[in-house]
Amino acid sequence: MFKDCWALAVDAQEATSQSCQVSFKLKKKMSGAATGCEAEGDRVDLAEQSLLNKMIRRCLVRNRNQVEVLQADPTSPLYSVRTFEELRLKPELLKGVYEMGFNRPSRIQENALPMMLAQPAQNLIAQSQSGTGKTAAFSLAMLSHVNTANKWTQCLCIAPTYELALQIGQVIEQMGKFLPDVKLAYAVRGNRMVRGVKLQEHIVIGTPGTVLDWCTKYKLIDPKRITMFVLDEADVMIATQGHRDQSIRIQRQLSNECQMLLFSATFEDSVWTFAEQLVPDPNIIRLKRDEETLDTIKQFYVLCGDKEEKFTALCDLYGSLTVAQAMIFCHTRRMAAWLAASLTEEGHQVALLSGEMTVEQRAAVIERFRSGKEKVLVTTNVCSRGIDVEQVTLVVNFDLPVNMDGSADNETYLHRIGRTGRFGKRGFAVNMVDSKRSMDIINQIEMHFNRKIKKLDTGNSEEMETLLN
Ligand SMILES: Nc1ncnc2c1ncn2[C@@H]1O[C@H](COP(=O)(O)OP(=O)(O)OP(=O)(O)O)[C@@H](O)[C@H]1O
Repeated sequence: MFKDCWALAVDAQEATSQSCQVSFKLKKKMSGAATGCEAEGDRVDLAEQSLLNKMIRRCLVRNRNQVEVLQADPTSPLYSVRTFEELRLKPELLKGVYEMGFNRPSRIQENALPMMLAQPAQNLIAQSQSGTGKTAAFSLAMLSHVNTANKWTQCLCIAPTYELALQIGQVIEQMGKFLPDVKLAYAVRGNRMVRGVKLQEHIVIGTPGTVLDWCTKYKLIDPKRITMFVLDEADVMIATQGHRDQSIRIQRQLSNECQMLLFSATFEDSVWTFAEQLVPDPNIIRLKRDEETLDTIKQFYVLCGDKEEKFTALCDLYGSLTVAQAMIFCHTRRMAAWLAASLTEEGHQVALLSGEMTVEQRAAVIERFRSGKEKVLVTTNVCSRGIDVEQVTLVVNFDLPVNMDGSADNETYLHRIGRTGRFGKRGFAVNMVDSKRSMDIINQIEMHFNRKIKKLDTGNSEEMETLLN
């Protein structure tokens, strides 16, 4: 049954992937921070992923974990708030917060907001997963901080890309709806200003390169008059070429009294080193992400010879399971396109998501899938994270997730199959094994998570019946 064709197939696909390269060029260019770990497969661009998550998110990501707080001065009292009223905000700002439908502070906001609004000012490094309310928190802090009587820039916020900067601006505009005197400017590419004329906008949001130009070359902002500096998405920032140095150069021009706030969704050592360079004497707030659990997911593997056999197995599987919706993961765009076309020919309603699409196109595909317009979503790694579709009962790894060195990519496996079995429901994960190498990967995954992955014979309907129900 085994033919060691997996690696050859990927090589062959990539060698003939001219069409993919053309569409790469067509794609709207974003200053991206690709992880680079999917050299042969579809690339995950951190900034795009973050933007996509924001676009498809409908509400706050609730987190059950305790917030961990490390204070710069451990003897000072630690405040946390349960309501927005306790923060004594300007009434117009409070009105804006409530208009956004925020009834009470999120987990991270409970501790972060009092710290950000404290007098004298305190520095903060905050880490919590995407969607837990960081942007809303620092937007509120900036709006609260501004003194509209002063006609100069007081708050400076930097984000990794133009699109992410605009997203932050939208939150500020929405939250500051009842504060018409607070003015906002975007330091992003294409926004041309008159050299040497100081801005009167109180808040400037932008990307590091343009912000640096506005401070140094064009002298539109006096960095010494900035009293609140926010750096968002530090993890994405340092993965983007040049942004680390530019951020540090901006920070060096600020006064010692300026309040520094840094946010990140993840906190590897590299982010930590960067954060410490930028934020002196920080308070630190961390919220661990809720662990994805495999407990509600039944895991299987199916032995196949080649992609056609995998396809047949998939169709058999789909025929014998009552599947609400399914997500199928492929390694390359080319494989995903082939599979989507083959499934469509078989009469399935299929959505295809892959890296050559713009973020807007991807968001639209995910919305359609969520609303049930298509029952099957075929995708590459570009969307293995962040999508919550309650009705997904089956996840298929048409190609197994692998690292550059060919070993099992356990983290991606967890994220992929974590798309099913959510919200307390039962889910199935099926892995297609087409080589000795992919069997090794299954064994590695089994060992890593200490969970049995059972063999499934999709040709045996009786066995399938017993195992799957
Ligand atoms: N206190 C709150 N109550 C209800 N909803 C909230 C609250 N704070 C934020 N939200 C909403 O939750 C979602 C996520 O918030 P936000 O964008 O601030 O999170 P984030 O941690 O900055 O995410 P990311 O890292 O992706 O930027 C948004 O839709 C936002 O409007």
